[in-house]
Amino acid sequence: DGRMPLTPLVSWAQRHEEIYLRVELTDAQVTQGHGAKGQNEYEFSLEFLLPVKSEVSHRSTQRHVNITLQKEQRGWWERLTRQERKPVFLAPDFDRWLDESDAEMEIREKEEKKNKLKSQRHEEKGFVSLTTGMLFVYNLVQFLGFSWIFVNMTVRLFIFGRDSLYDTFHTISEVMFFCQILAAVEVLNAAFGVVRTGVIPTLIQVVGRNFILFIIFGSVEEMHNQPVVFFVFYLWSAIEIFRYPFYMLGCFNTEWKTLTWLRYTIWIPLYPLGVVAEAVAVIQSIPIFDETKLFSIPLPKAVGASISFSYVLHVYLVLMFLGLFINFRHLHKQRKRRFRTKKRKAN
Ligand SMILES: CCCCCCCCCCCCC[C@@H](O)CC(=O)SCCNC(=O)CCNC(=O)[C@H](O)C(C)(C)COP(=O)(O)OP(=O)(O)OC[C@H]1O[C@@H](n2cnc3c(N)ncnc32)[C@H](O)[C@@H]1OP(=O)(O)O
Repeated sequence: DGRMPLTPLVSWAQRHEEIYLRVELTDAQVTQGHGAKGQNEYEFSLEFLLPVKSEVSHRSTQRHVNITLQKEQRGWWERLTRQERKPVFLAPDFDRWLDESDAEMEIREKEEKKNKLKSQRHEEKGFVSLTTGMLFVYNLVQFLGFSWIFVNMTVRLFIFGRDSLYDTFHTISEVMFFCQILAAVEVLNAAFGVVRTGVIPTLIQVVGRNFILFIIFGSVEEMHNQPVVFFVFYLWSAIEIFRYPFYMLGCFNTEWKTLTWLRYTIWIPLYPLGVVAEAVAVIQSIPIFDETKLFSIPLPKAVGASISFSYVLHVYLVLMFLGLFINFRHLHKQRKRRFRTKKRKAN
């Protein structure tokens, strides 16, 4: 309409690396906007004191246009424009205004914040890697222990045949004691959320095995030479030589598909077989506990007798099959979760 463009009010502030300009225009559209003199075309030009980079970022709000420019060289400018006299449309932006020392303080604060955050992340990372490292060592020790048990039993079976079934306890029990005491760590891992698993299934597994190992086998000498010891130990170690290396790889976020498949599949026949072997051991030990009165609970003298530990064993037999049911369901869930996520990842 032939009208001359008007000059908007511009306020400015600086930091060591940036220049901020705030143009007082409401509802600005490119160069058009509603300024102090209403809807018009506005323009302004400034000759900066020192060079700035060509990339400019701007953001329009309902009341202003905010422009940010990057100084070519980091530093503090004594004024914005080349000419000493300040243009009339230019004023300091008091909302953002800082003098040089305040700006330096701001930088220092920002850096301190950044460093704090960095060291926090570092500490967290350090903690995670320490936990992973400890888990890895734990799994490695268990893997070595159970591999030794499995290989030793297999070699002895080949060399001595059926005879090897009768002295399993004497040759293997010490390493088995060590591995199974150490397995209590798994309950702690589950309880403190170190690994993604439930406490109950882990507790059932660890308490169940240690009951057989220390009470049924360990405390009854007559059980030491029973072939059932061979079957129980063989079944326990057969799963662990796959489970622990699977966890070891997991500590490095890697996997070997065959190993994953074995870890989540061979428990299907081994778990019920293991529970059956353990049940056989419990049943075999019942007459021995009755005879020796070991762990029997004494009753008051007036009643005269004592309650045989075999009653506890009868209850335990029921608990075993309850435990089998809970853990079978848990392992089935873990298997489905593992293979479902993998399939989804592959898609
Ligand atoms: C309350 C007390 C009551 C007592 C009652 C007694 C009842 C007695 C019942 C006794 C039955 C026991 C019979 C048993 O002794 C017989 C046998 O063992 S026979 C041999 C076959 N056995 C098996 O196959 C079982 C082996 N054991 C297990 O699988 C575990 O112990 C079990 C707790 C059962 C299941 O393991 P979990 O829940 O941990 O499943 P996942 O392997 O899928 O792991 C889940 C995620 O956690 C990560 N994880 C777990 N452990 C570790 C580790 N040590 N290091 C690193 N990472 C670990 C794993 O990678 C999974 O993570 P993600 O999902 O991210 O991959």
